[in-house]
Amino acid sequence: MNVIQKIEPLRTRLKSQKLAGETLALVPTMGALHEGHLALVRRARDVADRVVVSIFVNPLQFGPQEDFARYPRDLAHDVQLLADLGVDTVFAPTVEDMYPLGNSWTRVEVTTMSTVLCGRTRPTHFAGVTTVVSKLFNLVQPDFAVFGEKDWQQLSIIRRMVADLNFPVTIIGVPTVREADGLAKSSRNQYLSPEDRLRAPALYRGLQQAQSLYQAGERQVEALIQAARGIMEEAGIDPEYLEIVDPVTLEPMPTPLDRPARMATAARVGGARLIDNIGLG
Ligand SMILES: Nc1ncnc2c1ncn2[C@@H]1O[C@H](COP(=O)(O)OP(=O)(O)OP(=O)(O)O)[C@@H](O)[C@H]1O
Ligand SMILES: CC(C)(CO)[C@@H](O)C(=O)[O-]
Ligand code: BAL
Repeated sequence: MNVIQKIEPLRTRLKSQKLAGETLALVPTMGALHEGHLALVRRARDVADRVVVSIFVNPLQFGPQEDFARYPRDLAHDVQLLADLGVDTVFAPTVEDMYPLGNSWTRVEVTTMSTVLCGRTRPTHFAGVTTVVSKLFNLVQPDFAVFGEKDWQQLSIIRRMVADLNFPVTIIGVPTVREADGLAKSSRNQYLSPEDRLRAPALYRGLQQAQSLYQAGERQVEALIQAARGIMEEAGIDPEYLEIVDPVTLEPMPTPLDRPARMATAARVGGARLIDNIGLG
């Protein structure tokens, strides 16, 4: 496995693989890898001949008061995990490699979908994500790119960007990998105190409660939201948002629900801001 920091050697290596007719899958990450990321890598390995994993904590997607500085970083450990999984290339650039001095901060933004849900409290976040993912697509030129459903809004926005800008890449979504008690695996779970770690699974329990009601026939949006909120509030969690949206456009769903939808939430639990979502129908 090659670990590459600089753009030119990355391009040289991938070009020779492309010339040999090999297909390539990209798994973009911010490192501090866990089983969620590894599920994406396994999926990438299943669909393509070669797998590139990028590890880059992208400053452009963090707000000024957010956790860029303290975001967990452990490249040596990440590299070891990926070597065991048969990854070909790890691309781990520095901030200066990706955003060199003199650049004009050119941005890629999927406008409407970036201002809803998480976009309300993270107004510059998704433009940061779509800009860096566009750069990674241009650098790696993958046939496939794999993202987690845990970040449902991110996945939907990237699908929209690829369609709108005609990127020649197939986007693959992978279901959320969870802890035994249901909490979605996330690098930011490290920020939870032992007490908060015990409360955090209520986020998913709330979503599951709404899903059970849906499966029993409930179609009123407000009833489904109240059911989920009740479970979260019992655990002392006050969600930043809890909404039922169209799974593709992220627009609010009319009540009663007449087609499949996604329930999405974000909440601050102690020192961590957690997100989760579930399918309805
Ligand atoms: N539990 C999970 N199951 C499936 N995919 C996941 C999971 N956690 C993260 N991913 C996916 O891994 C990719 C990289 O995510 P990232 O490096 O931000 O990890 P993270 O654990 O989500 O970290 P964060 O704490 O920043 O949310 C994204 O496509 C994300 O959706
Ligand atoms: C897609 C991504 C790697 C872009 O920085 C990031 O938003 C993430 O880890 O989900
Ligand atoms: N996986 C989401 C990246 C972020 O919150 O910045």
